[in-house]
Amino acid sequence: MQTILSTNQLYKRYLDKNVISDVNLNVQQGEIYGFLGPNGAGKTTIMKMITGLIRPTSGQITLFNQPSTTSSFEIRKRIGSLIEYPIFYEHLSAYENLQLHCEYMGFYDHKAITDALELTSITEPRMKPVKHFSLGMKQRLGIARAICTRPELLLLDEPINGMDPVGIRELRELFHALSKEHGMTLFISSHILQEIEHLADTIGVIKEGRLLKELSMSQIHSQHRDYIEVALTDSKKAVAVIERKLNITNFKVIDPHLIHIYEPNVSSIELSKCLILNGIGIESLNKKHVSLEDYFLQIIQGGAVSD
Ligand SMILES: Nc1ncnc2c1ncn2[C@@H]1O[C@H](COP(=O)(O)OP(=O)(O)OP(=O)(O)O)[C@@H](O)[C@H]1O
Repeated sequence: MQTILSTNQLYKRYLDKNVISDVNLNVQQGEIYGFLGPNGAGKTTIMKMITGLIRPTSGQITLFNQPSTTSSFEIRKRIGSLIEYPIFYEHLSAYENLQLHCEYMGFYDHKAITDALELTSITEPRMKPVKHFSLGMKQRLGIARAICTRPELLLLDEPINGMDPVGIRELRELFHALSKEHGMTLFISSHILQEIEHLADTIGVIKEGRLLKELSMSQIHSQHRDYIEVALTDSKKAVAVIERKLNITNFKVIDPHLIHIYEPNVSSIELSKCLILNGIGIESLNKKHVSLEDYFLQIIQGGAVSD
């Protein structure tokens, strides 16, 4: 896969504070990249730097294998974005707003505009002035504007904000279609994991301006696995039994009286029987489930998450 967007040691400083520090992120062509972080983490600031709305204090942004600067207009034409709240000419219709945008971007194609309106389900009120649109409709129109120039890379800043559950489902389907059917690369920010966990191929986690983790969904699924927690009299003695008698290799000694067993398909009954028969007292044995949410909370709160 080809990297379509990357940042190298990216910093943004306001007054005496770095709001973005040493961010190195990598987005592959055709993927949906979920950019996850709590409010104020720096998501919008990074997206503004990528789209050239603001300048980095230092560091490089590479787009389509070319260094990007605020004046890289040809590169920007290959990007669509919806950052913060979309602003429109309120007295103009949805179609007219998109038409103006296409003219400004140097890309005019009536079919692309009608396709974008259709994809975002803005069909009926197409000729109505935008001032009569609901918040959710304006959000969808913002997405239509971002895709009507048929960009290769689409950056969406919290696009699900303000949408009702039906609208959220429709948007998810749209993002999926844009990625899988239209071959666009999507970079979507959110502060809510559930909004992007079923959508993203890769997730980047940002907190206080720093990228804490960047990993694919398959890596995430292999890391936040279920395990058996065994509280026992002697971990050291138990290790010998677990390894030699039960042939289990995937486990972790947490402390002298606690072991986590990650190996799948281990029978709790077999495990306890074998430990007891070998003279190890068991205080408790529990199956633990780690949700994706717990996993991300651990990352964001700085808990121990192994690579
Ligand atoms: N123009 C500015 N001047 C000073 N500080 C700023 C400016 N813009 C953003 N910040 C600060 O930078 C930090 C990151 O803000 P940013 O809006 O990028 O976060 P975010 O992750 O997008 O948050 P949210 O989800 O709330 O939109 C915040 O502490 C914010 O107050």
